[in-house]
Amino acid sequence: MGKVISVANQKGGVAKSTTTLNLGVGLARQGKKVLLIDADPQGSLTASLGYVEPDDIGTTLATIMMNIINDEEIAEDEGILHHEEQVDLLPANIELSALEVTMSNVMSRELIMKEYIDTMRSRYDYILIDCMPSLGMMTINALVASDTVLIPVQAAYLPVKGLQQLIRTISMVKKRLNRKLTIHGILLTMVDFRTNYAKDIASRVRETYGSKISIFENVIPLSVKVAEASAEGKSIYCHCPNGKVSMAYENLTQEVLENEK
Ligand SMILES: Nc1ncnc2c1ncn2[C@@H]1O[C@H](COP(=O)(O)OP(=O)(O)OP(=O)(O)O)[C@@H](O)[C@H]1O
Repeated sequence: MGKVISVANQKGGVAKSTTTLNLGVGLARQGKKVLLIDADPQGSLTASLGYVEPDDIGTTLATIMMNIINDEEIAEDEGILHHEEQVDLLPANIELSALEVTMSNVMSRELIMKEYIDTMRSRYDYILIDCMPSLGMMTINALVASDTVLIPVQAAYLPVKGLQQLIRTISMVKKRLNRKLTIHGILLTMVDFRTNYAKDIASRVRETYGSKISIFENVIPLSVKVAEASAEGKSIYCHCPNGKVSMAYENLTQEVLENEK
């Protein structure tokens, strides 16, 4: 049975999509069967895999969730795009925003994504969900459907502060809706090792949360190569195979695999 990991943080721009993509492709490079789910109406994960006009895609996560709400049949592989880097993608676009509003009147609305993901678990080793930057119903759906949460945190003061709210939401979901949910770990992203500030933040996160939540040993360095890779619709391994970000995501992949043992 596949493992489901939500990549979540309500703060925008902390490298959720970048991490989902490069951890996902990293796992695929280790021979794992991987499904990436874009659960953000901005469609950044979808776009950074080269599907540059997400709003033109006909079948997305919103379509699938709407089918579940309407109790309609979902064909095998419906909406799934097969990327050349050996990962599958269920894309997202702006329709997901409209769906989130519609869902306010739906019975058991927190369980819609879980219903879909549970049917996909037997087909994949890993299912990674790129959450949107909010703690609304779509993120709750992702947390309910997941086994663990990976929390990317940009090495800066404010995002570190916002973590408490996310941790509280995860605890509530665990208590009321998904008892087996755990926090996989905090991943420090966009770390600029040239500055002492970044090092201070890293040690501060370790001091504040290290006793309660595990923090990935590997951190992701800041590099302009990341934006270049997503503009090309490729993973960092393809765009800059010997660069520091590529190595960092490869090491993170190993750490995630080690955690399974
Ligand atoms: N290690 C890095 N070094 C430099 N830039 C990075 C790095 N990781 C991500 N970025 C850039 O930061 C921006 C935000 O990244 P990304 O889209 O992955 O974040 P996000 O948390 O998914 O954003 P949102 O909350 O808007 O969905 C992008 O422009 C991306 O190219």
